[in-house]
Amino acid sequence: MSYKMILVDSTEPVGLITLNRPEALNALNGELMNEMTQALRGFEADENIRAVVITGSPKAFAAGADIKEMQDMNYVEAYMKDFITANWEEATRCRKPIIAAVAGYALGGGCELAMMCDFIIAADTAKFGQPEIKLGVIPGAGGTQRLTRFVGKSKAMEMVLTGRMMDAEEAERSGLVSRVVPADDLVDEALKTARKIADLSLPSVMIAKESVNKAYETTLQEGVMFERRVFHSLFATEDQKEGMAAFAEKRTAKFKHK
Ligand SMILES: CC(C)(O)CC(=O)SCCNC(=O)CCNC(=O)[C@H](O)C(C)(C)COP(=O)(O)OP(=O)(O)OC[C@H]1O[C@@H](n2cnc3c(N)ncnc32)[C@H](O)[C@@H]1OP(=O)(O)O
Repeated sequence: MSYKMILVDSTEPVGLITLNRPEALNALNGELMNEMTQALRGFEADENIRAVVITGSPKAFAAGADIKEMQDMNYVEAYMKDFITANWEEATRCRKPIIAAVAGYALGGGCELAMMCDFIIAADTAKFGQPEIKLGVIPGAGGTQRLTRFVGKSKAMEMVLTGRMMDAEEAERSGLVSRVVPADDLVDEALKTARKIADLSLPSVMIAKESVNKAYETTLQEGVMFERRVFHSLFATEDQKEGMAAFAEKRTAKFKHK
């Protein structure tokens, strides 16, 4: 598979996708999103890959959807294409863990893409925002919903209504990013974290991801019951036996992902 707008690399067990459209600050056009969808599907299908990192450039993770591509679109076209959702949500369909490693601008669709990943590690240069209101529209790839869940109504409302950007320190304080690292270390840190996850038992990692995501979609009682049932199911894996035996024998577990 050849890609023009992203770079795809993998050093098992981690897959790396680097958005690579520097002339437009990684603005997310249809072609780039199609390529990313293909790459994510490839990693999802590859049994040697157990975690994925998506990153951009030092200046921009992504400056949003491609404004020039959509500026002349009319309502019927947007509706008929189901514009934005059609090829934008692959990250949310992946069952393997995905880390967004964000440096520079993550605006509009860039911020939305980062929020579709399982967690965000930010460089100290990162700037997050939903500036669509300044273009006469609103976020269309989940920004009003996901940002509100991350940072709460007041901050999300201010950012969506004014287009104000949030720096990395504020993003960490508000719960949008899991941690902030020096820009020069961003990709290494994200890959190191991805490798740490990939060394764990893949079934339990995938089930943990599913369980945390359930918290967004259900009542507390149903979520807790879901967690208990999938927790029970992990006692059927060889990795549970290995993980607990390794603890008892004071050695490092060697998981087989089954
Ligand atoms: C997904 C939805 C539905 O939620 C919708 C969206 O995502 S709408 C897009 C939201 N994003 C924005 O509004 C950000 C737009 N970009 C900027 O405000 C600025 O580029 C900046 C503040 C990020 C950086 O400014 P600066 O350093 O001055 O660089 P520029 O000269 O502006 O940009 C360089 C180059 O990139 C092109 N560019 C930047 N962003 C986009 C974009 N979103 N779409 C298309 N092209 C973009 C910009 O036009 C420049 O290229 P040239 O015009 O010089 O060829």
